[in-house]
Amino acid sequence: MSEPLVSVKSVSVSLGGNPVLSDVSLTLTAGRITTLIGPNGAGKSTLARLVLGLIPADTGTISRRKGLRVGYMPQQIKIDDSLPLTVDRFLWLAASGPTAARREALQRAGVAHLRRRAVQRLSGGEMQRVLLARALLRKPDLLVLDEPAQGVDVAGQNALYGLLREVRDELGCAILLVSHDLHLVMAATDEVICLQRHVCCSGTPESVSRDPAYHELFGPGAGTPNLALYTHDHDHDHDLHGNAHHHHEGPCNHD
Ligand SMILES: Nc1ncnc2c1ncn2[C@@H]1O[C@H](COP(=O)(O)OP(=O)(O)OP(=O)(O)O)[C@@H](O)[C@H]1O
Repeated sequence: MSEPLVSVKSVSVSLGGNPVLSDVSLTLTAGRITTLIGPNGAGKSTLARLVLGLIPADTGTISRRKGLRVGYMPQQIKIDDSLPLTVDRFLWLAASGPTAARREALQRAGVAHLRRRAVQRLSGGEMQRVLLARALLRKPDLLVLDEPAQGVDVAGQNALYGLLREVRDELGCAILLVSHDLHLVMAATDEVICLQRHVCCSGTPESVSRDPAYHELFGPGAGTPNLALYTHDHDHDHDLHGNAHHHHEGPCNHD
């Protein structure tokens, strides 16, 4: 195992007087895709921001490898509609450097043809890829993506997650994904962390999808149909609703 890039240990965070994260631990390693899933308000973005060093922890420790380069794709980005802005200029504003670097990043994100287009005219899926190119420009050791597939159709989401796997394989970077839509994300993930203020369960997509705590958060049958696309073992039973039955270690504590 290589040295972790980021190690979060027993961290708690309160925002505006409310506990948002409680006793959360997480390790990010090069070449691995980790996905944070959980309902709205579960603290996913907060944990991502903590990993990025944008907010401090109240208790617990966070260590980052020295000289860690991070690329961040935020949940939303506001671009002034009144100013014409090409994709190339948009990327240059984030990281000035040679045109070739921007071309390469766009190419890797599969949108080299959009370099001279106005960002305001891009479709949702095109914009997400441009934002990915922008994050890649920094040649990150760690890529953090907050809801990267927002506003992207299912085919586009599949393509985006496929692209993330390619990026991980080519750059060998760690990827931290945030999502509340887990179906497609699961297929592109080495480790899933199911968050509801604290870590409810974590592990491979298969093990999490079988965990009662996961079903408690997402409802019966969550994740099952798409998981079947790449899961071959069947060492558990399903009931009529598609729920997996296996050893139960106790319900998720939501407080
Ligand atoms: N600056 C802040 N001040 C007070 N409360 C905040 C602040 N930022 C976030 N919160 C609260 O912290 C909780 C967690 O927010 P967070 O954005 O991390 O959740 P999330 O899991 O990413 O949710 P979503 O899926 O809706 O994006 C929410 O209840 C939110 O209202």
